[in-house]
Amino acid sequence: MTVILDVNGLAKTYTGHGRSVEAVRDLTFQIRKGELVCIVGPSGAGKTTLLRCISGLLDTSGGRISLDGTAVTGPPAGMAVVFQEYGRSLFPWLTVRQNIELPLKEKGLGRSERAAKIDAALEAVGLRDSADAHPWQLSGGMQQRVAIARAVAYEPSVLLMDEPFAAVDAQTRADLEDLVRRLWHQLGVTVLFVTHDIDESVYLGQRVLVLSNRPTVILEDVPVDLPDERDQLGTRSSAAFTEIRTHVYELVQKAKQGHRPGGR
Ligand SMILES: Nc1ncnc2c1ncn2[C@@H]1O[C@H](COP(=O)(O)OP(=O)(O)OP(=O)(O)O)[C@@H](O)[C@H]1O
Repeated sequence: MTVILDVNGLAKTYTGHGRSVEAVRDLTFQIRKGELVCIVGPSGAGKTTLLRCISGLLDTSGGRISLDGTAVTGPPAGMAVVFQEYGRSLFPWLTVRQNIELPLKEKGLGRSERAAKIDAALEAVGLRDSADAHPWQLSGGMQQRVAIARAVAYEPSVLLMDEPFAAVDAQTRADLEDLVRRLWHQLGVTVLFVTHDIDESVYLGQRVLVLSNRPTVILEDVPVDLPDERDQLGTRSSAAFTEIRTHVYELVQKAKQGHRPGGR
């Protein structure tokens, strides 16, 4: 399968105010077209830094990132990002429909094409009846579904998600996880999903990249050999799931204790 996202020797050191923080060191991995890959790691490991570099929002200090063969030097056209803070990512003065429409306008799509994509995205996330509401009239989980609809309507080649469900309740979170898997199946989009929740990473992903503590490198690339059909009760209570989650849990514990691969 074609590599769509190539991160090679990525490094990022923050400098300023008389101090320097080496957040990411020599990070290398590839994501193939249509994959769903999760990233977990200890708090402060550099997960958000990594995603901000990939999305072109942050300058790197070394290495190369390319999307579809083109070097990322600023926000790439084919990428969409869903952040944790749905409240801050939607414009409160615009309706749900207008929020989803904005990036489609920037993409230069005509009115009828925009309308069709908005309707399909709202249908996919189950929010057809809320098209004309404003974000602040919706629950947190619904607002995050709007953010997801906006991202998928844009039809990105890669969808980045940075702890998107950290601020919603457990039941909504489970529903949103299933929504991501369903959309991923339906749309064939490539997804890179960052979470601090080990169970979530195993439930969602085809692979889990476990990060070391700072300065970040990949500790292990863990394949998730679970059936493609997943459900919250059956999958999570299966022996195979438990085995993988235990392995990832132990890796994250090792990462916290400062374990690094090959002395890097
Ligand atoms: N703007 C900045 N200036 C200086 N240091 C920063 C900046 N942003 C992040 N850092 C540092 O870089 C390291 C990685 O931060 P980052 O937010 O990427 O980690 P994270 O894995 O996303 O953390 P968490 O899981 O807690 O959200 C931390 O030590 C953090 O203090």
